[in-house]
Amino acid sequence: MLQLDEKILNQIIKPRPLESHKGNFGKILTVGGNQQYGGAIILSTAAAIHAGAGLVSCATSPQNLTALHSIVPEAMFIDFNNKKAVSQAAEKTNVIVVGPGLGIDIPAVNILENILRNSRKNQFLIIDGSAISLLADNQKLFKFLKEKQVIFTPHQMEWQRISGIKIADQAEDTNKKQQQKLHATVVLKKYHTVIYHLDGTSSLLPIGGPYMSTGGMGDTLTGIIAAFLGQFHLKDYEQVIDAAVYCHSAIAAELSSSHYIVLPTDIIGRLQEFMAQYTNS
Ligand SMILES: NC(=O)C1=CN([C@@H]2O[C@H](COP(=O)(O)OP(=O)(O)OC[C@H]3O[C@@H](n4cnc5c(N)ncnc54)[C@H](OP(=O)(O)O)[C@@H]3O)[C@@H](O)[C@H]2O)[C@@H](O)CC1
Ligand SMILES: Nc1ncnc2c1ncn2[C@@H]1O[C@H](COP(=O)(O)OP(=O)(O)O)[C@@H](O)[C@H]1O
Ligand SMILES: [Mg+2]
Repeated sequence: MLQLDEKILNQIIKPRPLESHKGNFGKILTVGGNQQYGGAIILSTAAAIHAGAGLVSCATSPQNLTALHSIVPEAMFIDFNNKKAVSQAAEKTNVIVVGPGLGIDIPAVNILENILRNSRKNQFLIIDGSAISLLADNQKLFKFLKEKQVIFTPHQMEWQRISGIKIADQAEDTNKKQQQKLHATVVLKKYHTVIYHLDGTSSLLPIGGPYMSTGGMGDTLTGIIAAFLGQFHLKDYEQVIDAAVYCHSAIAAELSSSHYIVLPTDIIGRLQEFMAQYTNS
């Protein structure tokens, strides 16, 4: 297993070409945030914007509109109940994040199905939180993932739900077997996160710690992964995912020297300065 270190950031984060515009740095659609969990999709959206995504639209409950715009006016809003608007937005984006705070009720299943139906092969589909739990309970939805570039970002219980492997039995070989069956990249989040790649290799994240154990921390990671995939165009895109995962925890580790706990919003607020350190190579 490859042990990630700071080199991954030097490899992936590059200065921007002078002749460029917002359309070159990723069109992202984030989908989630019901009445109860609006914060989750706002964190994902804000993280994507602060990590450099060119254009970000957020499909969420209309109840989150004012909060979303007061936190990130850079984000565009779509009512996630408007099926046509959501499917049109899904077709136009490079990267879709679905699941943070989506919930697991019937409307949530319908929103997820609409997104999966309307996503395309050349897009990246980051499936997190509630969307993982929903897929585990609605196996018929898996057919929409065939031949797509899917990235699952489960915590250990979500991985148990989707893989069938109990947390106590989640060892490298067993995890890899199930991940390969899914034909997707799996970012298994925990103390020392492991990223299982499509080609059977895996990367270990040796940094990060319990100062990151705050609700919304994984939601924030989805936005960083989306922004990295949207703007750093490498054929081997799984290295880009490794870099995003490393960046998230590296910022937290750095802040933890002066903060007892690190909040998701602290990480979001530090992203721009942190990434600037890696643009000289
Ligand atoms: N501000 C917001 O809007 C926020 C909204 N959020 C959104 O809420 C939705 C539900 O997501 P969720 O993760 O909160 O709940 P769920 O999927 O039921 O998992 C929790 C269960 O799994 C267990 N567990 C075992 N191992 C674990 C591990 N390593 N990491 C974590 N849990 C572990 C755990 O065990 P216990 O805590 O009881 O020991 C518990 O029984 C989702 O859409 C998410 O995006 C949140 O992000 C919070 C901030
Ligand atoms: N003790 C820990 N050590 C290292 N990383 C942690 C620890 N606790 C939480 N994290 C990180 O925080 C994030 C939690 O993700 P998740 O459980 O999905 O949060 P949420 O759904 O509340 O946003 C993951 O990136 C995980 O690796
Ligand atoms: Mg989560």
